[in-house]
Amino acid sequence: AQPSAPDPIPAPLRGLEFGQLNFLHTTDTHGWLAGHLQEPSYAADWGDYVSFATRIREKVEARGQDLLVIDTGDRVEGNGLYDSSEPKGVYISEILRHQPIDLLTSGNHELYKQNTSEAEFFTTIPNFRGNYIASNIDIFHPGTKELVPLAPRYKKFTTKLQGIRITAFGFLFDFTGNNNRTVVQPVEETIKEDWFQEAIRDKDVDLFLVIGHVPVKSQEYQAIFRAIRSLRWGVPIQFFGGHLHIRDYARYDAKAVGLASGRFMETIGFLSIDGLSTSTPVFKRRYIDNNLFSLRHHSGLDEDGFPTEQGRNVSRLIAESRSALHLDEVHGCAPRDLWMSRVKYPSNDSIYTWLESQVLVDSLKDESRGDTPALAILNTGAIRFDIFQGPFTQDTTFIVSPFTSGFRYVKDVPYDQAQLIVGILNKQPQILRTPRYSPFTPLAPPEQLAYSNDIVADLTVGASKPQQAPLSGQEPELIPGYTTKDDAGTDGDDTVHSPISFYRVPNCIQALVAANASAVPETVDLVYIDFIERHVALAAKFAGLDVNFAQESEVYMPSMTLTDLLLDWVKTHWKCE
Ligand SMILES: Nc1ccn([C@@H]2O[C@H](COP(=O)(O)O)[C@@H](O)[C@H]2O)c(=O)n1
Repeated sequence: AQPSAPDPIPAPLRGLEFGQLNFLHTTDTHGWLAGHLQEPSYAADWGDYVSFATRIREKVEARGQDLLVIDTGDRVEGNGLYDSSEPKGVYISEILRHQPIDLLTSGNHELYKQNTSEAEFFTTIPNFRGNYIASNIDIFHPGTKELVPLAPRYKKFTTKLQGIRITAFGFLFDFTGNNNRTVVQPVEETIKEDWFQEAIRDKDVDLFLVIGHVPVKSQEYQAIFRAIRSLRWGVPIQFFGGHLHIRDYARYDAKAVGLASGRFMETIGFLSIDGLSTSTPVFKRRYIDNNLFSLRHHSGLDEDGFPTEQGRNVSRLIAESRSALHLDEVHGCAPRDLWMSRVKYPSNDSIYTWLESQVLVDSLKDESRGDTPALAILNTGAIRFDIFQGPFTQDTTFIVSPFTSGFRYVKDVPYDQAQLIVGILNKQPQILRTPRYSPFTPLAPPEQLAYSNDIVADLTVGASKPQQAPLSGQEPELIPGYTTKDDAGTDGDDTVHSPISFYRVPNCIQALVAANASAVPETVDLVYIDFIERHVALAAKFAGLDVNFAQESEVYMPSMTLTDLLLDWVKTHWKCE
């Protein structure tokens, strides 16, 4: 772990049940390779994961079993270690490559920007040569300008010890927000292609392995499941997915399951399969909290025995990278916790209420517009993480707001029509739900798509005894954390926690920024974060506004991003005592 990481807190644990074939899975790590430096439950780093994978490999191989390490994308954007370097990602790609990953694929974040997808093509794919698969992504080769597969479409291989014959695919969900130097083919079209049809007709296969940046409960994975199962009714299919930032497990039939392993290096997913060639293979899953108490426990090793030399070196490399990027530099001190979804919106402790009522109101102002009032609209997905009471560092800045989006505006919009826009963005299900092939990216944080209702934690559970027998032999008081419910029940998390509430938030929030806050303006500058221009333009049409956004919008506060705006506000208002 990193030198400043908090010590893990002992908690009741459920063990790993190894099988003939075992997997470790990460997804949506978004640059959090240093771990969570303000949360003991998730404070292990990528170096610890390198040690852990080695120790688990030693353990299973000693039994004659196999281990595969999987990553399903969105490795980029979301943490100072990725976003604060110039160019972005140079430290991350060097750190990532020290983990031997057997199969990996791309997420949507690797494709938002041309330079990110080209870094993937020129750096990450060569770093993991032969293990990176991209079943439905093409890229215009930056040299030849030809459209070529981002990486091989699929991979057929046999496992090291048992020679299990595996055909693996690597998909991205039907993403439409990619840069125009890349092409994402909808999954439903890809699976009609000859290469895929031939691959699933191959009889010499013991397991189909579908890894992807795709929710495990999705139309895309259902389509792949149906395509394989319609031809190969007896062959087990193992899916690994992600994108919604949640822990999840899907059971498609008795021989096909899928695992999603959370987000931000909070979770290391574990899955085992036993009886692969029988009519009733047994699948076991575990969501491991990424901290040293859990990792050492599952390895069966103590503080001295657990780390490998390679793991220690990677932790050191992360520390050096963080230091080179000045990620511990303190810009201010947050007076209290501000939550994305743990509290109701609006409320005093909601990060969105804080943004609306303080940050935007105090700081959003384009000098060239004088005192013209502005109605500002922000999508809630632009904010990526909670703010904890205490130091607000260079790292926190990018953890909360990693994107490079700035602001645009349309002038002289009648206030009564401008006001309707947020309501439309928040109510219209066709915008909210992004049906298949819709050109619209969801606006809220991804985990909001996974739940349709608030989940209000029963706080009396925290004080009661855990239902599953703890394996650690102790019964310490439960600490708040994941209490996952999935297709296999409620015993998936390795750590027995007390629950945390989850509240729904709207797609967008808005703030009226005016010198005279009590007067109702006749017209306003309609200001919005540029990422949502297509959504705002459509909602404006519904609101009866006749505006051509491509021609009539302009940059608001030139060269100011949301990230800069937040940071300036913190520096001014949250002085450390
Ligand atoms: N420039 C961006 C990029 C993304 N978002 C928001 O993030 C959501 C996607 O997050 P995943 O980690 O699930 O891919 C997207 O739907 C937007 O809400 C953004 O605001 N700005």
